[in-house]
Amino acid sequence: MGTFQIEGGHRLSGEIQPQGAKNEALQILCAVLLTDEKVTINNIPDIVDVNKLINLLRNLGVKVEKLGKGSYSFQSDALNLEYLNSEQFKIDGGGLRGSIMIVGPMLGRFGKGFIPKPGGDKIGRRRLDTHFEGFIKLGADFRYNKEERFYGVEAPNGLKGDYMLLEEASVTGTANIVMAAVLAKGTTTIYNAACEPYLQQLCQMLNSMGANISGVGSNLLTIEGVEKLGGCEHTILPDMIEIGSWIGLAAMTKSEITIKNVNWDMLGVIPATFRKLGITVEQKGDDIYIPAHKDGYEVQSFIDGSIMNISDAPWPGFTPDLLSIILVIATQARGSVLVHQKMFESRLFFVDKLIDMGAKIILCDPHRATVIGHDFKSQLKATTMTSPDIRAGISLLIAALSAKGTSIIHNIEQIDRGYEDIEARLKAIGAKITRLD
Ligand SMILES: CC(=O)N[C@H]1[C@@H](OP(=O)(O)OP(=O)(O)OC[C@H]2O[C@@H](n3ccc(=O)[nH]c3=O)[C@H](O)[C@@H]2O)O[C@H](CO)[C@@H](O)[C@@H]1O
Ligand SMILES: C=C(OP(=O)(O)O)C(=O)O
Repeated sequence: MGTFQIEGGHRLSGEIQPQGAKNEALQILCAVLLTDEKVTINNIPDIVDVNKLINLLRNLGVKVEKLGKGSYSFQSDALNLEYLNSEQFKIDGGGLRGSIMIVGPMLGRFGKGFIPKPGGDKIGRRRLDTHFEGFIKLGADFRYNKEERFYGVEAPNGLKGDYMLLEEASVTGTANIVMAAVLAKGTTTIYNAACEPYLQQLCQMLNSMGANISGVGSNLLTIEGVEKLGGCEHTILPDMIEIGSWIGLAAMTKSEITIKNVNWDMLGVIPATFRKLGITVEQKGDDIYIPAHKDGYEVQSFIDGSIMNISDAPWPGFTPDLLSIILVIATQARGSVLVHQKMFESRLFFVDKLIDMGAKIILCDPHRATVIGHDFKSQLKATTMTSPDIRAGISLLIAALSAKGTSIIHNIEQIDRGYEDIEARLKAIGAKITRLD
Protein backbone atom coordinates (compact mmCIF):
# COMPACT_ATOMS: atom_id res chain seq x y z
CA MET A 1 0.00 0.00 0.00
CA GLY A 2 1.55 3.35 -1.07
CA THR A 3 1.82 6.19 1.43
CA PHE A 4 2.28 9.97 1.34
CA GLN A 5 3.83 11.96 4.15
CA ILE A 6 2.63 15.56 4.08
CA GLU A 7 3.91 18.47 6.11
CA GLY A 8 0.97 20.86 6.16
CA GLY A 9 0.50 24.54 6.83
CA HIS A 10 2.68 25.93 4.02
CA ARG A 11 1.48 28.43 1.43
CA LEU A 12 1.88 27.26 -2.16
CA SER A 13 2.35 29.46 -5.19
CA GLY A 14 2.89 29.28 -8.91
CA GLU A 15 1.37 27.66 -11.98
CA ILE A 16 -0.07 24.23 -12.50
CA GLN A 17 -0.97 22.63 -15.81
CA PRO A 18 -3.95 20.26 -15.70
CA GLN A 19 -3.45 16.79 -17.15
CA GLY A 20 -5.70 15.33 -19.86
CA ALA A 21 -9.12 14.22 -18.58
CA LYS A 22 -9.19 10.71 -17.10
CA ASN A 23 -12.84 10.02 -17.83
CA GLU A 24 -12.60 11.31 -21.40
CA ALA A 25 -9.44 9.29 -22.04
CA LEU A 26 -11.19 6.08 -20.97
CA GLN A 27 -13.97 6.64 -23.52
CA ILE A 28 -11.67 7.74 -26.33
CA LEU A 29 -9.33 4.78 -25.85
CA CYS A 30 -12.23 2.36 -26.19
CA ALA A 31 -13.30 4.06 -29.43
CA VAL A 32 -10.05 2.99 -31.13
CA LEU A 33 -11.61 -0.48 -31.32
CA LEU A 34 -14.17 0.78 -33.86
CA THR A 35 -11.82 0.94 -36.84
CA ASP A 36 -8.99 -1.03 -38.41
CA GLU A 37 -7.29 2.26 -39.30
CA LYS A 38 -4.75 4.17 -37.22
CA VAL A 39 -6.07 6.53 -34.54
CA THR A 40 -3.76 9.10 -32.93
CA ILE A 41 -4.63 10.48 -29.51
CA ASN A 42 -2.91 13.40 -27.80
CA ASN A 43 -2.90 14.61 -24.18
CA ILE A 44 -3.45 11.14 -22.70
CA PRO A 45 -2.80 11.40 -18.95
CA ASP A 46 -0.11 9.11 -17.52
CA ILE A 47 -2.26 7.69 -14.70
CA VAL A 48 -2.88 4.19 -13.42
CA ASP A 49 -6.42 3.70 -14.78
CA VAL A 50 -5.52 4.89 -18.26
CA ASN A 51 -2.35 2.78 -18.36
CA LYS A 52 -4.38 -0.26 -17.29
CA LEU A 53 -6.79 0.31 -20.16
CA ILE A 54 -3.95 0.77 -22.66
CA ASN A 55 -2.51 -2.51 -21.39
CA LEU A 56 -5.88 -4.23 -21.84
CA LEU A 57 -6.06 -2.94 -25.42
CA ARG A 58 -2.54 -4.28 -26.07
CA ASN A 59 -3.56 -7.69 -24.72
CA LEU A 60 -6.55 -7.59 -27.05
CA GLY A 61 -4.16 -7.18 -29.96
CA VAL A 62 -4.32 -3.43 -30.54
CA LYS A 63 -1.00 -2.11 -31.90
CA VAL A 64 0.01 0.67 -29.56
CA GLU A 65 2.83 3.07 -30.37
CA LYS A 66 4.01 5.86 -28.10
CA LEU A 67 4.71 8.97 -30.21
CA GLY A 68 5.69 11.39 -27.45
CA LYS A 69 4.55 12.51 -24.01
CA GLY A 70 0.82 11.84 -23.87
CA SER A 71 0.60 10.99 -27.59
CA TYR A 72 -0.02 7.48 -28.85
CA SER A 73 -1.24 5.82 -32.00
CA PHE A 74 -3.52 2.78 -31.88
CA GLN A 75 -4.41 0.34 -34.63
CA SER A 76 -7.05 -2.34 -34.14
CA ASP A 77 -6.53 -4.22 -37.41
CA ALA A 78 -5.64 -7.67 -36.03
CA LEU A 79 -7.46 -8.20 -32.74
CA ASN A 80 -7.17 -11.41 -30.76
CA LEU A 81 -10.84 -12.04 -29.85
CA GLU A 82 -9.83 -15.23 -27.96
CA TYR A 83 -8.39 -12.96 -25.27
CA LEU A 84 -11.99 -12.13 -24.27
CA ASN A 85 -12.36 -15.74 -23.07
CA SER A 86 -9.09 -15.76 -21.13
CA GLU A 87 -8.36 -15.59 -17.40
CA GLN A 88 -6.09 -12.61 -18.11
CA PHE A 89 -9.09 -10.65 -19.48
CA LYS A 90 -10.96 -11.26 -16.22
CA ILE A 91 -8.07 -9.66 -14.33
CA ASP A 92 -7.55 -6.79 -16.79
CA GLY A 93 -11.26 -6.00 -17.26
CA GLY A 94 -11.99 -6.08 -13.52
CA GLY A 95 -9.16 -3.64 -12.79
CA LEU A 96 -10.95 -0.39 -13.59
CA ARG A 97 -14.35 1.13 -14.29
CA GLY A 98 -13.56 2.37 -17.79
CA SER A 99 -13.06 -1.15 -19.18
CA ILE A 100 -16.85 -1.50 -19.40
CA MET A 101 -16.71 0.75 -22.46
CA ILE A 102 -14.98 -1.85 -24.64
CA VAL A 103 -18.30 -3.72 -24.81
CA GLY A 104 -20.11 -1.20 -27.07
CA PRO A 105 -17.40 -0.94 -29.75
CA MET A 106 -16.78 -4.71 -29.75
CA LEU A 107 -20.49 -5.41 -30.11
CA GLY A 108 -20.87 -2.82 -32.87
CA ARG A 109 -17.88 -4.01 -34.89
CA PHE A 110 -17.64 -7.75 -34.15
CA GLY A 111 -21.16 -8.64 -32.97
CA LYS A 112 -20.06 -9.65 -29.47
CA GLY A 113 -18.83 -7.96 -26.33
CA PHE A 114 -17.93 -9.37 -22.90
CA ILE A 115 -16.78 -7.88 -19.63
CA PRO A 116 -16.23 -9.04 -16.06
CA LYS A 117 -17.71 -6.82 -13.35
CA PRO A 118 -15.60 -3.68 -13.80
CA GLY A 119 -13.55 -2.10 -10.98
CA GLY A 120 -13.38 1.57 -10.06
CA ASP A 121 -14.33 3.32 -6.86
CA LYS A 122 -16.38 1.53 -4.22
CA ILE A 123 -18.70 4.47 -3.66
CA GLY A 124 -22.07 2.73 -3.58
CA ARG A 125 -24.02 0.58 -5.99
CA ARG A 126 -22.84 1.05 -9.56
CA ARG A 127 -25.36 -0.73 -11.72
CA LEU A 128 -24.80 -1.46 -15.39
CA ASP A 129 -28.47 -1.88 -16.36
CA THR A 130 -28.52 1.23 -18.56
CA HIS A 131 -25.64 -0.12 -20.66
CA PHE A 132 -27.19 -3.51 -21.27
CA GLU A 133 -30.77 -2.30 -21.71
CA GLY A 134 -29.40 -0.06 -24.47
CA PHE A 135 -27.60 -2.94 -26.20
CA ILE A 136 -30.74 -5.10 -25.95
CA LYS A 137 -32.75 -2.29 -27.60
CA LEU A 138 -30.25 -2.42 -30.46
CA GLY A 139 -31.04 -6.12 -30.90
CA ALA A 140 -28.33 -7.82 -28.82
CA ASP A 141 -28.89 -10.96 -26.72
CA PHE A 142 -27.77 -10.50 -23.15
CA ARG A 143 -26.46 -13.02 -20.63
CA TYR A 144 -25.03 -12.69 -17.17
CA ASN A 145 -23.07 -15.32 -15.31
CA LYS A 146 -23.83 -14.64 -11.63
CA GLU A 147 -21.07 -16.86 -10.21
CA GLU A 148 -18.37 -15.34 -12.34
CA ARG A 149 -20.02 -11.89 -12.48
CA PHE A 150 -19.41 -11.91 -16.20
CA TYR A 151 -21.56 -9.92 -18.63
CA GLY A 152 -21.99 -10.77 -22.31
CA VAL A 153 -23.90 -9.43 -25.32
CA GLU A 154 -24.06 -10.94 -28.78
CA ALA A 155 -25.66 -9.90 -32.06
CA PRO A 156 -24.43 -12.29 -34.76
CA ASN A 157 -26.69 -10.65 -37.36
CA GLY A 158 -25.64 -7.12 -36.47
CA LEU A 159 -27.36 -4.32 -34.57
CA LYS A 160 -30.41 -2.34 -35.65
CA GLY A 161 -31.08 1.26 -34.65
CA ASP A 162 -34.04 2.03 -32.36
CA TYR A 163 -35.46 4.74 -30.09
CA MET A 164 -34.53 4.48 -26.45
CA LEU A 165 -35.26 6.50 -23.35
CA LEU A 166 -32.49 5.78 -20.85
CA GLU A 167 -33.57 5.01 -17.28
CA GLU A 168 -30.75 7.28 -16.10
CA ALA A 169 -28.27 9.58 -17.81
CA SER A 170 -25.33 7.23 -17.24
CA VAL A 171 -21.99 8.62 -18.42
CA THR A 172 -20.24 5.38 -19.35
CA GLY A 173 -23.61 3.86 -20.33
CA THR A 174 -24.28 6.57 -22.92
CA ALA A 175 -20.73 6.29 -24.29
CA ASN A 176 -21.09 2.52 -24.59
CA ILE A 177 -24.44 2.67 -26.41
CA VAL A 178 -23.23 5.44 -28.75
CA MET A 179 -20.18 3.36 -29.69
CA ALA A 180 -22.38 0.37 -30.49
CA ALA A 181 -24.96 2.43 -32.39
CA VAL A 182 -22.55 4.17 -34.77
CA LEU A 183 -22.15 0.87 -36.66
CA ALA A 184 -25.80 -0.29 -36.32
CA LYS A 185 -28.16 -0.34 -39.31
CA GLY A 186 -30.53 2.64 -39.42
CA THR A 187 -31.25 5.36 -36.90
CA THR A 188 -30.73 5.22 -33.14
CA THR A 189 -32.24 7.91 -30.95
CA ILE A 190 -31.05 8.16 -27.36
CA TYR A 191 -33.11 10.36 -25.05
CA ASN A 192 -31.93 11.18 -21.51
CA ALA A 193 -28.40 10.71 -22.83
CA ALA A 194 -25.58 11.94 -20.60
CA CYS A 195 -23.90 14.99 -22.17
CA GLU A 196 -20.72 15.61 -20.13
CA PRO A 197 -17.82 17.17 -22.05
CA TYR A 198 -16.37 13.63 -22.10
CA LEU A 199 -19.32 12.54 -24.26
CA GLN A 200 -19.23 15.63 -26.44
CA GLN A 201 -15.59 14.89 -27.15
CA LEU A 202 -16.31 11.24 -27.87
CA CYS A 203 -19.11 12.11 -30.31
CA GLN A 204 -16.92 14.67 -32.07
CA MET A 205 -14.15 12.10 -32.39
CA LEU A 206 -16.58 9.50 -33.78
CA ASN A 207 -17.93 12.04 -36.28
CA SER A 208 -14.38 12.75 -37.41
CA MET A 209 -14.01 8.99 -37.96
CA GLY A 210 -17.04 9.05 -40.28
CA ALA A 211 -19.94 8.54 -37.84
CA ASN A 212 -23.11 10.57 -38.14
CA ILE A 213 -24.17 11.76 -34.68
CA SER A 214 -26.29 14.86 -34.14
CA GLY A 215 -27.53 16.53 -30.98
CA VAL A 216 -24.02 16.50 -29.47
CA GLY A 217 -24.01 18.38 -26.16
CA SER A 218 -27.73 17.76 -25.57
CA ASN A 219 -29.60 14.87 -23.93
CA LEU A 220 -31.11 13.81 -27.26
CA LEU A 221 -28.64 12.10 -29.57
CA THR A 222 -29.51 10.90 -33.05
CA ILE A 223 -27.15 8.44 -34.65
CA GLU A 224 -27.41 7.41 -38.29
CA GLY A 225 -25.52 4.13 -38.52
CA VAL A 226 -22.66 3.85 -41.03
CA GLU A 227 -20.93 0.80 -42.57
CA LYS A 228 -17.40 1.58 -41.47
CA LEU A 229 -15.33 4.07 -39.51
CA GLY A 230 -11.84 5.30 -40.36
CA GLY A 231 -8.83 6.72 -38.52
CA CYS A 232 -8.55 10.17 -36.95
CA GLU A 233 -6.51 12.36 -34.62
CA HIS A 234 -8.03 13.48 -31.33
CA THR A 235 -6.81 15.66 -28.45
CA ILE A 236 -8.16 15.10 -24.94
CA LEU A 237 -9.44 18.11 -22.96
CA PRO A 238 -7.86 19.24 -19.70
CA ASP A 239 -9.29 17.33 -16.73
CA MET A 240 -12.08 19.44 -15.22
CA ILE A 241 -11.99 17.38 -12.02
CA GLU A 242 -8.29 18.07 -11.62
CA ILE A 243 -8.97 21.77 -12.29
CA GLY A 244 -11.61 21.77 -9.53
CA SER A 245 -9.18 19.96 -7.23
CA TRP A 246 -6.56 22.68 -7.73
CA ILE A 247 -9.13 25.44 -7.10
CA GLY A 248 -9.92 23.73 -3.80
CA LEU A 249 -6.24 23.26 -2.97
CA ALA A 250 -5.51 26.97 -3.55
CA ALA A 251 -8.43 28.17 -1.41
CA MET A 252 -7.81 25.80 1.49
CA THR A 253 -4.06 26.58 1.69
CA LYS A 254 -4.65 30.35 1.09
CA SER A 255 -2.32 30.10 -1.90
CA GLU A 256 -2.07 32.15 -5.08
CA ILE A 257 -2.22 29.68 -7.93
CA THR A 258 -2.74 29.93 -11.68
CA ILE A 259 -4.24 26.90 -13.37
CA LYS A 260 -3.08 27.01 -16.98
CA ASN A 261 -5.06 26.39 -20.19
CA VAL A 262 -8.24 25.10 -18.60
CA ASN A 263 -10.50 25.27 -21.66
CA TRP A 264 -12.85 27.56 -19.77
CA ASP A 265 -15.81 27.11 -22.12
CA MET A 266 -16.13 23.45 -21.16
CA LEU A 267 -16.14 23.94 -17.38
CA GLY A 268 -19.90 24.46 -17.08
CA VAL A 269 -21.03 25.40 -13.57
CA ILE A 270 -17.75 24.40 -11.91
CA PRO A 271 -16.34 27.95 -11.45
CA ALA A 272 -19.73 29.29 -10.30
CA THR A 273 -20.07 26.48 -7.75
CA PHE A 274 -16.72 27.30 -6.12
CA ARG A 275 -17.77 30.96 -6.08
CA LYS A 276 -20.81 29.96 -3.99
CA LEU A 277 -18.32 29.22 -1.21
CA GLY A 278 -16.91 32.74 -1.63
CA ILE A 279 -13.82 31.63 -3.53
CA THR A 280 -12.49 34.06 -6.14
CA VAL A 281 -12.14 32.20 -9.42
CA GLU A 282 -10.81 34.67 -11.98
CA GLN A 283 -10.69 34.00 -15.71
CA LYS A 284 -7.44 35.27 -17.26
CA GLY A 285 -7.48 34.36 -20.93
CA ASP A 286 -7.83 30.60 -20.80
CA ASP A 287 -6.24 30.33 -17.34
CA ILE A 288 -7.87 30.33 -13.92
CA TYR A 289 -6.27 32.63 -11.39
CA ILE A 290 -6.97 32.01 -7.70
CA PRO A 291 -5.64 34.80 -5.47
CA ALA A 292 -4.40 34.04 -1.96
CA HIS A 293 -7.53 34.16 0.18
CA LYS A 294 -5.74 35.96 3.04
CA ASP A 295 -9.03 36.85 4.76
CA GLY A 296 -10.63 33.49 4.07
CA TYR A 297 -13.79 32.98 2.01
CA GLU A 298 -17.44 33.50 2.90
CA VAL A 299 -20.27 31.19 1.89
CA GLN A 300 -22.83 33.06 -0.26
CA SER A 301 -26.52 33.08 0.65
CA PHE A 302 -29.49 32.10 -1.43
CA ILE A 303 -31.92 34.95 -2.23
CA ASP A 304 -34.27 33.83 0.53
CA GLY A 305 -31.43 33.59 3.05
CA SER A 306 -31.67 29.80 3.44
CA ILE A 307 -28.56 27.69 4.07
CA MET A 308 -26.28 27.13 1.09
CA ASN A 309 -26.79 23.73 -0.46
CA ILE A 310 -24.40 22.23 -3.00
CA SER A 311 -25.48 19.03 -4.71
CA ASP A 312 -24.57 16.96 -7.75
CA ALA A 313 -26.61 16.37 -10.90
CA PRO A 314 -26.00 14.93 -14.36
CA TRP A 315 -24.32 17.45 -16.69
CA PRO A 316 -24.85 20.40 -17.06
CA GLY A 317 -25.35 20.09 -13.30
CA PHE A 318 -22.44 19.95 -10.87
CA THR A 319 -20.35 16.80 -11.20
CA PRO A 320 -20.42 14.38 -8.23
CA ASP A 321 -16.66 13.94 -8.64
CA LEU A 322 -16.03 17.40 -7.16
CA LEU A 323 -18.37 17.23 -4.17
CA SER A 324 -15.73 15.70 -1.85
CA ILE A 325 -13.48 18.66 -2.66
CA ILE A 326 -16.32 21.14 -2.02
CA LEU A 327 -16.87 19.44 1.32
CA VAL A 328 -13.27 19.70 2.45
CA ILE A 329 -12.90 23.38 1.55
CA ALA A 330 -16.21 24.16 3.25
CA THR A 331 -14.56 23.13 6.54
CA GLN A 332 -12.60 26.41 6.49
CA ALA A 333 -15.28 28.69 4.99
CA ARG A 334 -17.05 31.49 6.84
CA GLY A 335 -20.56 30.07 7.13
CA SER A 336 -22.31 26.72 6.76
CA VAL A 337 -23.04 24.50 3.78
CA LEU A 338 -25.18 21.44 3.21
CA VAL A 339 -23.39 19.07 0.84
CA HIS A 340 -25.83 16.68 -0.84
CA GLN A 341 -24.32 13.78 -2.78
CA LYS A 342 -27.37 12.53 -4.62
CA MET A 343 -25.81 9.98 -6.95
CA PHE A 344 -23.56 7.82 -4.81
CA GLU A 345 -24.42 6.46 -1.39
CA SER A 346 -20.94 5.77 0.06
CA ARG A 347 -18.95 8.76 -1.00
CA LEU A 348 -19.30 10.89 2.12
CA PHE A 349 -18.08 8.43 4.75
CA PHE A 350 -14.58 9.88 4.54
CA VAL A 351 -15.81 12.85 6.60
CA ASP A 352 -14.88 10.77 9.69
CA LYS A 353 -11.25 11.54 8.91
CA LEU A 354 -11.94 15.25 8.57
CA ILE A 355 -13.84 15.19 11.88
CA ASP A 356 -10.75 13.51 13.43
CA MET A 357 -8.73 16.45 12.12
CA GLY A 358 -11.05 18.87 13.90
CA ALA A 359 -13.54 19.76 11.15
CA LYS A 360 -17.12 20.55 12.20
CA ILE A 361 -19.28 18.22 10.10
CA ILE A 362 -22.55 16.47 10.81
CA LEU A 363 -23.08 13.45 8.57
CA CYS A 364 -26.88 13.62 8.38
CA ASP A 365 -27.22 10.38 6.37
CA PRO A 366 -25.13 8.63 3.68
CA HIS A 367 -26.03 11.32 1.15
CA ARG A 368 -25.91 14.56 3.14
CA ALA A 369 -23.38 16.33 5.33
CA THR A 370 -23.66 19.72 6.99
CA VAL A 371 -20.37 21.56 7.29
CA ILE A 372 -19.89 24.43 9.70
CA GLY A 373 -16.82 26.32 8.55
CA HIS A 374 -14.02 27.37 10.92
CA ASP A 375 -13.14 30.54 8.97
CA PHE A 376 -9.48 29.56 9.58
CA LYS A 377 -9.90 30.41 13.28
CA SER A 378 -8.96 26.84 14.04
CA GLN A 379 -6.51 24.93 11.82
CA LEU A 380 -7.12 21.27 11.02
CA LYS A 381 -4.76 18.94 12.88
CA ALA A 382 -2.49 16.44 11.15
CA THR A 383 -3.41 12.78 11.39
CA THR A 384 -2.89 9.35 9.82
CA MET A 385 -5.57 8.29 7.36
CA THR A 386 -6.37 5.92 4.49
CA SER A 387 -7.74 7.07 1.19
CA PRO A 388 -11.02 5.21 0.49
CA ASP A 389 -11.57 6.43 -3.09
CA ILE A 390 -9.96 8.70 -5.65
CA ARG A 391 -11.79 11.95 -4.81
CA ALA A 392 -11.85 11.40 -1.04
CA GLY A 393 -8.12 10.73 -1.45
CA ILE A 394 -7.37 14.07 -3.09
CA SER A 395 -9.65 15.84 -0.60
CA LEU A 396 -7.75 14.32 2.33
CA LEU A 397 -4.52 15.35 0.65
CA ILE A 398 -5.81 18.95 0.42
CA ALA A 399 -6.86 18.78 4.09
CA ALA A 400 -3.39 17.49 5.04
CA LEU A 401 -1.65 20.28 3.09
CA SER A 402 -3.67 22.86 5.04
CA ALA A 403 -3.31 21.15 8.42
CA LYS A 404 -0.89 21.82 11.24
CA GLY A 405 1.80 19.14 11.44
CA THR A 406 2.70 16.05 9.48
CA SER A 407 -0.04 13.77 8.14
CA ILE A 408 0.21 10.31 6.65
CA ILE A 409 -2.13 9.12 3.89
CA HIS A 410 -2.17 5.40 3.08
CA ASN A 411 -3.63 3.70 0.00
CA ILE A 412 -2.54 6.49 -2.31
CA GLU A 413 -2.98 4.06 -5.21
CA GLN A 414 -6.49 5.55 -5.25
CA ILE A 415 -5.04 9.01 -5.94
CA ASP A 416 -2.60 7.62 -8.53
CA ARG A 417 -5.60 6.23 -10.41
CA GLY A 418 -6.43 9.72 -11.59
CA TYR A 419 -3.73 12.29 -10.80
CA GLU A 420 -0.55 12.27 -12.89
CA ASP A 421 2.81 12.56 -11.11
CA ILE A 422 1.08 14.34 -8.28
CA GLU A 423 3.90 14.73 -5.82
CA ALA A 424 6.30 16.28 -8.37
CA ARG A 425 3.62 18.69 -9.56
CA LEU A 426 2.68 19.70 -6.02
CA LYS A 427 6.33 20.02 -4.96
CA ALA A 428 6.85 22.39 -7.90
CA ILE A 429 4.39 24.83 -6.30
CA GLY A 430 5.90 24.46 -2.84
CA ALA A 431 4.11 21.50 -1.22
CA LYS A 432 6.04 19.40 1.30
CA ILE A 433 4.98 15.95 0.21
CA THR A 434 6.98 12.71 0.13
CA ARG A 435 6.07 9.31 -1.27
CA LEU A 436 7.22 6.82 1.33
CA ASP A 437 7.08 3.63 -0.78
C1 LIG B 1 -15.05 6.19 -15.70
C2 LIG B 1 -16.06 7.28 -15.55
O1 LIG B 1 -16.37 8.00 -16.48
N1 LIG B 1 -16.57 7.43 -14.32
C3 LIG B 1 -17.53 8.48 -14.06
C4 LIG B 1 -18.89 8.02 -14.52
O2 LIG B 1 -19.17 6.80 -13.86
P1 LIG B 1 -20.41 5.89 -14.34
O3 LIG B 1 -20.63 6.06 -15.79
O4 LIG B 1 -20.12 4.57 -13.78
O5 LIG B 1 -21.61 6.57 -13.57
P2 LIG B 1 -23.14 6.71 -14.05
O6 LIG B 1 -23.27 7.98 -14.79
O7 LIG B 1 -23.56 5.45 -14.70
O8 LIG B 1 -23.91 6.80 -12.67
C5 LIG B 1 -23.35 7.34 -11.51
C6 LIG B 1 -24.29 7.17 -10.35
O9 LIG B 1 -25.28 8.13 -10.42
C7 LIG B 1 -26.56 7.55 -10.43
N2 LIG B 1 -27.34 8.34 -11.38
C8 LIG B 1 -26.83 8.64 -12.61
C9 LIG B 1 -27.56 9.39 -13.51
C10 LIG B 1 -28.84 9.84 -13.13
O10 LIG B 1 -29.53 10.47 -13.90
N3 LIG B 1 -29.29 9.54 -11.89
C11 LIG B 1 -28.56 8.80 -11.00
O11 LIG B 1 -29.01 8.54 -9.88
C12 LIG B 1 -26.33 6.12 -10.87
O12 LIG B 1 -27.33 5.26 -10.36
C13 LIG B 1 -24.98 5.82 -10.30
O13 LIG B 1 -25.04 5.42 -8.95
O14 LIG B 1 -19.87 9.02 -14.19
C14 LIG B 1 -20.00 9.27 -12.79
C15 LIG B 1 -21.14 10.28 -12.63
O15 LIG B 1 -20.81 11.51 -13.16
C16 LIG B 1 -18.67 9.77 -12.23
O16 LIG B 1 -18.78 9.87 -10.83
C17 LIG B 1 -17.53 8.82 -12.58
O17 LIG B 1 -16.29 9.44 -12.28
C1 LIG C 1 -15.55 7.74 -9.50
C2 LIG C 1 -14.53 8.02 -10.30
O1 LIG C 1 -13.91 7.15 -11.10
P1 LIG C 1 -14.34 5.65 -11.54
O2 LIG C 1 -15.65 5.79 -12.22
O3 LIG C 1 -13.25 5.27 -12.47
O4 LIG C 1 -14.39 4.84 -10.29
C3 LIG C 1 -13.96 9.39 -10.39
O5 LIG C 1 -13.20 9.65 -11.34
O6 LIG C 1 -14.24 10.23 -9.51
